Amino acid sequence: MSSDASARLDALRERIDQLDCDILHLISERAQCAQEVAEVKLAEDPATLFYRPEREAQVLRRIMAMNKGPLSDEEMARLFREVMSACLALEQPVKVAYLGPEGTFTQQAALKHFGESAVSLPMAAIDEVFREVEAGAVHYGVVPVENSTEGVVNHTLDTFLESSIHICGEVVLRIHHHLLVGENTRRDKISRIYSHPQSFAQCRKWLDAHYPHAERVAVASNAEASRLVKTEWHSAAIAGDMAGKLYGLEVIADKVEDRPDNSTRFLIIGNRDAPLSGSDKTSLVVAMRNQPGALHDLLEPFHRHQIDMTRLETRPSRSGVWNYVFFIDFVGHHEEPRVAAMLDEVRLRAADLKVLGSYPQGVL
Ligand SMILES: C=C(O[C@@H]1C=C(C(=O)O)C=C[C@H]1O)C(=O)O
Repeated sequence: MSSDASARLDALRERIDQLDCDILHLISERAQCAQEVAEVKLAEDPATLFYRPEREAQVLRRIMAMNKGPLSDEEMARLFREVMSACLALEQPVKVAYLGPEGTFTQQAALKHFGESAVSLPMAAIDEVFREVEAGAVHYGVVPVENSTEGVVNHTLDTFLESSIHICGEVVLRIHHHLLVGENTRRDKISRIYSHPQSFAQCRKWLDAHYPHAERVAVASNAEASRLVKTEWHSAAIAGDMAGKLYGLEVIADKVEDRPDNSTRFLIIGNRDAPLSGSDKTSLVVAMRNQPGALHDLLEPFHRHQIDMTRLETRPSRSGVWNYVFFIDFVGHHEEPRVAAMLDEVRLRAADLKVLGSYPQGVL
C-alpha cells in the first residue's frame, strides 16, 4: 500500500473509533432513559406492560423518515430495532411464544418484530401459542395468518373464534425457500424431498421443472424436513435459511419459490389492545344472519365511511347462531371517531361482532 493510502486509512479508522465511542455513549444514555421510563410505568401501574407496540412503531417510522442514507431505511430500522430490543430487555425481557419448532419462519417473524433480546419459546401448535398467552405464561404470541401465494391459515382464524385474545401487531416476512442437502447427500441421486405442505405449494412449479420424479414427503415443519435430511443420503429439503442453518445444511438451489414476492403475514397476539400509533389496522370477526343481502349490509357502512378494507375472508360458522362468519381487516383504529361510528352501524346489522384488535401497521 502506498504511504498516501496508508495515511488515509489510518485517519479514517481513527474517525471510526471516535464515532464508535460517541455511539456507545449515546446508546448507553438511551438505555438509561429506558430504565427511567420503566420506573415511571411501574409507579403508575404495578401490573404495567413494559413493551409498547404503538411507541415502538412510532420510533421506527420516525427513524425511517429521518434517514438520509447511505444505509437503506430498512437496514437503519433493523439496527434501531435491536437497540430498542436491548433497551426493553433492561426494563423487562419480553417473553414470546411462537409456532415452532426452532427454525420456522414464525421464529424469524418473532425475531424481526421483537429483536434478538426477546426470549422466544417454540410451541408445537397454533392453539398452544394462544393458550400460553391466555394463561399469562408469556407476554405475546406469534402465529402465521396468511401467505401471498397460498392464502389464509384457516387454523389461526378459527382459533380466534373461541379465544378472548387480542391482536396487537402484525409482521410481514418475505419468504425465500431453498433446496438444501446434508454433507452425505448424493446430489445426483436425490429421490425424495421433504417439506411443509405450504412450502411445497409455494415451490410447486420449480419442483415440477427440476425434480419431477422425486417423491415429495410432507412433514410438520421445514425444520423437521431439515432434520430428516441429515440422516438420509438420497434426500433433500425445501426450507428457509433458519432451518437450514440450524441443521448445518447446504443450499444447492436458492430462492426456489415460484413467486418472487412470496411473503407471509404473522400476527402478534396478546392480552391487551394497542393504543393509537397514527398508522393502524383493525381486525374484526363478524357473524351475519343467513338472509338475502347480508354481505351487502355488512359492506355498505365501510364504503360510506370510506374505510379501506385490506382483507375479507369467509369461514364456515362453528355454531348455529353464526351462519356466516367474516374476518375483516381494514385501515384505521377503533378509537378513531370515524371508525367507531362505522363499527356501531355494523354492530346493529350483525348477529355478532368482535373486534380482535387495533394495532400498528407492520413497519419493517
Ligand atoms: C422506553 C420505552 O419502553 C419500551 C422501549 C422502547 C424504546 O426503547 O424506545 C419503546 C417502547 C417500549 O417497548 C417506552 O415506552 O418509551
